[in-house]
Amino acid sequence: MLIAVDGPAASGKGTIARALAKHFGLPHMDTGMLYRSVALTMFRFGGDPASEFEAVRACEGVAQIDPTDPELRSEVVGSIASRISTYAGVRAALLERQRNFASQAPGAVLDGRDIGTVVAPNATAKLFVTASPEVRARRRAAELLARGMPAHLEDVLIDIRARDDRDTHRDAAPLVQAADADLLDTSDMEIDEAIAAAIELVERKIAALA
Ligand SMILES: Nc1ncnc2c1ncn2[C@@H]1O[C@H](COP(=O)(O)OP(=O)(O)O)[C@@H](O)[C@H]1O
Ligand SMILES: Nc1ccn([C@@H]2O[C@H](COP(=O)(O)OP(=O)(O)O)[C@@H](O)[C@H]2O)c(=O)n1
Repeated sequence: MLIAVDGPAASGKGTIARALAKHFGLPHMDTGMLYRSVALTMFRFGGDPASEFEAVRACEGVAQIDPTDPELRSEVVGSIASRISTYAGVRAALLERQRNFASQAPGAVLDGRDIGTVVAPNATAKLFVTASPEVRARRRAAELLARGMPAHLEDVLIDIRARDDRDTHRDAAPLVQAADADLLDTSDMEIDEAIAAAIELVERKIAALA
């Protein structure tokens, strides 16, 4: 069983994808971490995010990045990730790793921006998780503060809007709800409610396919 979870920044897609993976006993891949790993490689070694050539070269360093490195979650790295993810060459360089993960038995849960549309268009169930920009900014600011990183709500909201704009308007695999994805707006939901709603949507999809 393959579950695709897509959505904009801080919508809760990672939280939901992890909970689905636990519930259904499947491995989980946070594909945003791949783009963040490329961004961190460039940040550390001085790559220019304006250069597609340098960004594609940085994709070779992804395996060297420690996935628990707290800097991966910083806003500066997220912002570089959002820029370099617009390059078709970068997306192509990271595609095989994601497809390999998606094709393992007995299945997997992947979250990102283009899982249901590009990485795994044949997924068993697809969720498009969203929330208003203001709610997402509050969540991201709280998350950063809890991690001991500086965060000003207005700046985080500006960054979220800029990221939404880049993610939805880029030519290469833009963020868009797949035609066969279920929409889950978590703006007015607590985490537990959002997870329960996601599990119900996936179970309904499985029942419809049986
Ligand atoms: N429904 C929710 N209500 C409140 N906070 C949430 C909810 N879903 C996620 N969060 C919190 O918001 C932050 C971002 O969630 P995350 O799952 O990492 O989002 P994404 O993967 O879409 O960027 C985390 O701190 C998470 O605990
Ligand atoms: N499948 C994916 C995952 C992330 N990304 C990009 O990588 C950046 C970081 O992704 P992320 O999921 O870690 O970001 P957040 O949603 O957690 O802020 C995003 O701004 C996207 O532009 C992408 O283009 N495609």
